[in-house]
Amino acid sequence: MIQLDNVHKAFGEKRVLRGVTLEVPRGESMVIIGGSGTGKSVALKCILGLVRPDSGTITLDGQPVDKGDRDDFLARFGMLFQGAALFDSLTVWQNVAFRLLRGNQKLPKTQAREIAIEKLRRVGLTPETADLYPAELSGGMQKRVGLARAIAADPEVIFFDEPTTGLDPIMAGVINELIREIVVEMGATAMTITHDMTSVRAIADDVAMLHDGVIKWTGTVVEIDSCADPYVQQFIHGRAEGPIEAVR
Ligand SMILES: Nc1ncnc2c1ncn2[C@@H]1O[C@H](COP(=O)(O)OP(=O)(O)OP(=O)(O)O)[C@@H](O)[C@H]1O
Repeated sequence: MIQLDNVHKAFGEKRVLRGVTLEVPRGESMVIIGGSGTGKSVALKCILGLVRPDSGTITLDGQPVDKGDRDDFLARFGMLFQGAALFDSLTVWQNVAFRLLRGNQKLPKTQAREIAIEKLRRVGLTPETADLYPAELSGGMQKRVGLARAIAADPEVIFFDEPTTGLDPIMAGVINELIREIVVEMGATAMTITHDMTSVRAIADDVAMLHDGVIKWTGTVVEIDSCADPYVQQFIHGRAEGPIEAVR
């Protein structure tokens, strides 16, 4: 379980997180929604220990995230970044196997390649893709490679940062479905940040709405349509009018 308790983070005068409290039970898929610049990425970075909160606590299975060995800690996470973020100079399989070829649990090259090919297959790519370079792939294929890389080391927790940005609606739907299937079959805990309500409905068990530095609402994905919270209502219907200011 991931637990954030009263987490604060400011950058200079800008108070981004102002007391974020959130629980993500093990094996659940939590999607965080909220407008641009509300601090969704900062919250994920705090969990990963890439940004240090000013106050509050964050634990993974009861252990503070800023204690213990960094390599061992990060080995428990998989991440799919916006735009896939592949390394241009590495082949597809080397991208997928990136973590397997480094760190405390480094594997021999042949074994890492075999795992990479198996993960590529899982995301719908053939073994022939393995020796191509990212620039030779379409955006949708690159996203699949990013997903294969995120799951390569069988992580306990997977973070998805805007997983469908830049994809057409059909490809976005395919990636959403793939994410959902993989998270369920791995039994992984997933945290996703997105603006895309189609992703929310496809991926989430639970949804949390971040606004003004706090979690304004949290509930199950089934509850979201009937929830009366004006922030959630404005967000899910994409209305310019409402408590969330459209000018930022
Ligand atoms: N390292 C940093 N230094 C200074 N300001 C930062 C830093 N990281 C984030 N911020 C600021 O914190 C705010 C929240 O940023 P964040 O990237 O978390 O937003 P977000 O909710 O993920 O937005 P988006 O949906 O647009 O990606 C922004 O105003 C951003 O400029």
